[in-house]
Amino acid sequence: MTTRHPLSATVLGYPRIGAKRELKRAVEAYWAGNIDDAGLAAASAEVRAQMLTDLSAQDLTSVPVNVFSHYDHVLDTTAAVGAIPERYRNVGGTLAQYFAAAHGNAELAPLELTKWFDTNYHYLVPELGPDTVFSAQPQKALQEYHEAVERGLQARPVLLGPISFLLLAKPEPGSPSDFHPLSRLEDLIACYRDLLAAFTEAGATWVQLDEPALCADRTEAELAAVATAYTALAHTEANIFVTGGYGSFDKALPLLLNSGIDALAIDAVAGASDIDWLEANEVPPQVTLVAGVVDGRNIWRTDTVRAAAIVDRIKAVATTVGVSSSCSLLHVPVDLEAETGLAPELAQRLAFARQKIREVSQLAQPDGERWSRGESNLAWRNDHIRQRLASLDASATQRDDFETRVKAQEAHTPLPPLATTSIGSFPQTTDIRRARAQHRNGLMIDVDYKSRLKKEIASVIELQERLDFDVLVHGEAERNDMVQYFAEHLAGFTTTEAGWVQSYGSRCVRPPILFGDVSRPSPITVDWSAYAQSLTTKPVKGMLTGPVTILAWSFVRDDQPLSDTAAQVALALRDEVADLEAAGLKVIQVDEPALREMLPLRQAEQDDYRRWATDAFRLATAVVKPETAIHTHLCYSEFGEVIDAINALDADVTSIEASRSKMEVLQDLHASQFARGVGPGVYDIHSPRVPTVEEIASALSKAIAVIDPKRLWVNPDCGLKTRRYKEVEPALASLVEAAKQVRAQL
Ligand SMILES: CN1c2c(nc(N)[nH]c2=O)NC[C@@H]1CNc1ccc(C(=O)N[C@@H](CCC(=O)N[C@@H](CCC(=O)N[C@@H](CCC(=O)O)C(=O)O)C(=O)O)C(=O)O)cc1
Ligand SMILES: N[C@@H](CCS)C(=O)O
Ligand SMILES: [Zn+2]
Repeated sequence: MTTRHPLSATVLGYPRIGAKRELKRAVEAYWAGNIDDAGLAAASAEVRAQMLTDLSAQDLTSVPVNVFSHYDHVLDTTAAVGAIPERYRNVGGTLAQYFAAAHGNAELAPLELTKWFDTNYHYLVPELGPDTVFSAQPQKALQEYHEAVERGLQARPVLLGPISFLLLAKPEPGSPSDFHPLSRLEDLIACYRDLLAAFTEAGATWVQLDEPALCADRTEAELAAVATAYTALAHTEANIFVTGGYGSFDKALPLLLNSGIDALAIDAVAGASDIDWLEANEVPPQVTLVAGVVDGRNIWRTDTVRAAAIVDRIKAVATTVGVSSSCSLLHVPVDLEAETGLAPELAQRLAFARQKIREVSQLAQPDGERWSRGESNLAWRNDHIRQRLASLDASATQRDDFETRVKAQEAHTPLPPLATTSIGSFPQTTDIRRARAQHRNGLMIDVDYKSRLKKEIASVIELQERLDFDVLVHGEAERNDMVQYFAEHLAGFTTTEAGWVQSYGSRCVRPPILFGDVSRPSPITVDWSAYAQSLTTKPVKGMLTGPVTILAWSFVRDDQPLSDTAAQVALALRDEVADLEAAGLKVIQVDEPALREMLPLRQAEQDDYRRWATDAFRLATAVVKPETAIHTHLCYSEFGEVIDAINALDADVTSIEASRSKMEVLQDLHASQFARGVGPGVYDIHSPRVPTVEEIASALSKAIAVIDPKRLWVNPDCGLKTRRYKEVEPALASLVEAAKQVRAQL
């Protein structure tokens, strides 16, 4: 029998929250004090055991380990290099320190949470300073390694690679202004060498180092660091396997190939241009290439006829070739078999993580089963929608000029300067979630569920009136999720029962599946918003999720350009916007928190994206009269990076996260001469801390120094769905009181 290369058939990572969110429940129970350390350890061990069972079910030649995580794999690498910040070190043992850094506690804010490349996953940002001491902590990785070896598996520990670790880190507070984490490369490499030595001593022959940061444009200095790091690590006993997973390596490709590493994964789905480069250049014979042909970011069944042809192209340029997923399977749900409600003709075109392992295994066998997707399914086409879109002209995306709108809106909906509002959702209480679960399971009839939701809306309106908000929201109690809810009501989408994917920590989402042409069979939110408006004389904001965010947080068909799909979603939302206006809503917010997330990692692709993304938003919103105000909301603070796109949305008011970044966004607003309404968030909803009137007033005083108070809105950073009323009520009271105080001084 011939021995197969350990990377002949593998996946780069695996979902770790548990097929039924077992880890979420265990971690949340642990935080609530309902289970102890032993209880959490037992639940975690079960999740890891199931991961290994899945990974060993097919004929993979090696499996990734250290891919389980109690919260986040970037934080796991921070812990593995001994760099958990000093301030968390005296809260208890290693697990207590880990959770303090991840989740915070009454005294300590957690590490900053931010987007993982162009995905809906969020990682905890490492904080490094000139004096951070690195020390190898291989225990977690070794435990997982031994668990796999005990099952007879060929296991390879996985770490975030040193370059990505440093590029994702930020300077710790108090660092010199010219300090850059990359300057710590040499010390970090020494620590990685210690980690690798611990792995090889335990018997591991291969180590996987993930370098997703190399899938974005990098400076010459950063590229030079790649060569330095991997030349050093290649001279260790371990066989080094480097992955990217979020696009092409581009300029980093020759540097990695020639650094002396042993294997490199090519993202053949999002980074196919690397294959063209490989065909035109020399691949060192000692480097194994692993063809990432099974999409780790989407759920379509792999066309294995086409994938095998790509593997053959790579085989033509490299001596040894393996097959894998394009990136970790972290971004897809665990098991398609758990979905009993999907239409069979759709289900047979899908693959979740367990099915993707099988695809890899089949592709790695010369005589493995092959399947061809054929032509896209015409049954899912809607010619009426296509004709409607084709008949639109430029006026469909064009409103009157901003000044005209402002005048019309001031007359139609008079508001004070520093108008107060919130972002949309109010706390999703256990009671509401339970009612929804009962309704879904047939244990609560429609009429009772609707009256429960109406009661919630009435209570949210009553609270905002009592707190004296200027523009009210209905609270979004009827929504399980801001994307899934719309997908459940739009044709062309389907949703899953158990297709959970980790978004951050214990928080999960079930991304809907956009499989066909999209349309809106009937109004979605109009009754709820109109009901809320009927309860108050103050303006209520209609509340929708925008087309870009709906695409970003769904699994989207890949048989036509994203821009075409975005236009279809936008057209459906346009009808909803028009109906909200007709129902008497004078303010309509269309959220686009994923506008920045969808921005391609490579600059060369960004202009095209900005054009179609902002066109889609304007197609959805430009249907209203000048007197109707269009608001949008973006929950990240890198305002400067997408300022052109935000301008191109042509919204009347934009609310944006600002409090965690200490209102730094104001500099960008000032520098860009942003001329529209803007609400820099003054209450950090990610923290249970209740802000004081003084601190909000001080943030507002800073804001009015650069923004005309008539254009300044006062709002939290984001929706309140993950918070509890006991924090939200006093925080919102502070917010309104602070606005009143600053307003009085104008
Ligand atoms: C704003 N964010 C969002 C992102 N992506 C989205 N798709 N949605 C977002 O809002 N990305 C960026 C940010 C931050 N990300 C998140 C992601 C997820 C959450 C969150 O709170 N998730 C919830 C699940 C939400 C949900 O689907 N709720 C359903 C099901 C609730 C449930 O678990 N029900 C129980 C039964 C209830 C009971 O008996 O008590 C069950 O089914 O077993 C619903 O409400 O119906 C999470 O818990 O992870 C926040 C921010
Ligand atoms: N309207 C949504 C936006 C979240 S980004 C909410 O308030 O939850
Ligand atoms: Zn938000």
